[in-house]
Amino acid sequence: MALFTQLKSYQALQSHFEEVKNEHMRDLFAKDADRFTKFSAKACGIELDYSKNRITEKTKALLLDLAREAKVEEKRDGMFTGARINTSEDRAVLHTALRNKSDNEVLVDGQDVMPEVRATLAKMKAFVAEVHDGTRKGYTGKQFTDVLAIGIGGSFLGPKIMTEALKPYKVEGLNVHFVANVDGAHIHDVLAKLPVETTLVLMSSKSFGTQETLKNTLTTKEWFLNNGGTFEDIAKHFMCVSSNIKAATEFGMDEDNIFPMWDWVGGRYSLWSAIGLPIALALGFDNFEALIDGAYDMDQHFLSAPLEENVPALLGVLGVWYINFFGAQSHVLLPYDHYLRGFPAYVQQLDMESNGKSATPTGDYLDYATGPVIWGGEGTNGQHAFHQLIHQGQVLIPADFIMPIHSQHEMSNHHAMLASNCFGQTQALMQGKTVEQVKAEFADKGLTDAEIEKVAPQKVFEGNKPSNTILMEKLTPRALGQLIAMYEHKVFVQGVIWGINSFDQWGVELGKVLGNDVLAKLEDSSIELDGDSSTNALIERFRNRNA
Ligand SMILES: O=P(O)(O)OC[C@H]1O[C@](O)(CO)[C@@H](O)[C@@H]1O
Repeated sequence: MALFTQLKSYQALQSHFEEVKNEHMRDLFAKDADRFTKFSAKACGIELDYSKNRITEKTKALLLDLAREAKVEEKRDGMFTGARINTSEDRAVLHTALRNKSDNEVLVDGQDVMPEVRATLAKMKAFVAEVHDGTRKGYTGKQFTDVLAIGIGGSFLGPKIMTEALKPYKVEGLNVHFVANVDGAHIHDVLAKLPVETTLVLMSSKSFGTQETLKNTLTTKEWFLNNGGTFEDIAKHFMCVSSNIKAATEFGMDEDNIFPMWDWVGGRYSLWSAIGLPIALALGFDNFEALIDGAYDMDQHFLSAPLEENVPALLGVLGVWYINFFGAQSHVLLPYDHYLRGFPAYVQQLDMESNGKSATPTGDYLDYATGPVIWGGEGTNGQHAFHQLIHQGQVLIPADFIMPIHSQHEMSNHHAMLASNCFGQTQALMQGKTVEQVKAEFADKGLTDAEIEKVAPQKVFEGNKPSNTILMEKLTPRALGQLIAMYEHKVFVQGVIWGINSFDQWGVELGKVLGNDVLAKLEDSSIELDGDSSTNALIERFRNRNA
């Protein structure tokens, strides 16, 4: 497969870029009253306005040529049908099977995975019901009041952020707490407020080998045993989700208390599996199912909509346009919704762990940029903090504004004010403010020419800053499922165009190995310090911390 920069459509885009790079969106809007209609699309409940991008109809056509030449459609179909597209780990990539609502089989090595998926969902449903109705009790016979969910990365961010995003749907009487970091401060603070007798511990680790998760689980087990629980009671309180059943049982998990997952589900794509149990416990199984239904809606759109109207594909190619032609290095997510405040961190892992790559699966090093830095925060808070740089800084930062049309809580005109800020920001970023406008304003105020010359450049907004506006009716579980799957597929489209494997994460391994080596040296002063002078000095400093 040719590298992305060797594709014919890439060359065509490069010449086109030279033609249009200085076009201002202000002029594009002025020239074409239909610009919004031409550059907006709908996918199930999601509405995308991508008219405030630095594109013309020709740009869009060329970008979609690129997607076609990179075989986005064929590879998409391959992913949904179980092709082993995670080549470095020789695995299929089937998070979409977890939300498959059709009767179609999904085959991996000739074996339909759907019966296992459905059986696990049924086991989850029964488990959630038993916890909620009190059939499943703690060791003293009391109903569970709290769940401690332990996991990290993909086994944490999805459950935590989606539970937070859907807070208005929370079931009464059961509080779900999350711990990820190996920093003892976190587990310390959480355990301090939990009642041993009525706390259910749910450990999530696909590999069952992640240092942080194992340590936090062991610490919780000690806390349980030191505060009234006995070894015999552990089976009543400790559950886990893992694809490594052997390691889980060796660790002491009761086999009945293990919820399976599979090697064809990547960690950052796993919230639809039993990894989503904390969501189902916090919000009820029906709401968890609605989340899955939403993802299925988006899967169907991604599979069937022509690329011209395909929301994940459009978002994907727009990202490529800015990263590889305009040189953008980051992409900001701006949810105008307090409950979605954690969403940028979720997409950060999804995108950066997937597309932060520098070689192709066939061993070629890339000579072009891939995944951007994903960051962001809730609006309007960011407007009073980092938006300054997006408006007037020297770097181009494409933005996604995410806004539910209806609030969870209609309180006087709060929501209209929120929406006005969201839409107003996209407008300001697009149109900017010219030096002539600034000068005219100052002249009206009676400033001298010399004063105006000095101040005007500081008040100019160049504008022409691209943004997508992503709307949904309301932040329901189903709408959230659609939104998450939209970003999953956007990341997929970009990975295909860049010719990389979006489903492995070898870049996290070296740090783990060296971290283990350092831990041994921190805990045993007799081990020789044979590393670089900086790392040696840091270890020495820690070894001597009580001296
Ligand atoms: O679920 P596990 O196996 O504990 O892994 C946790 C996370 O660690 C990572 O492998 C990165 O270190 C993620 O991809 C994964 O979601």
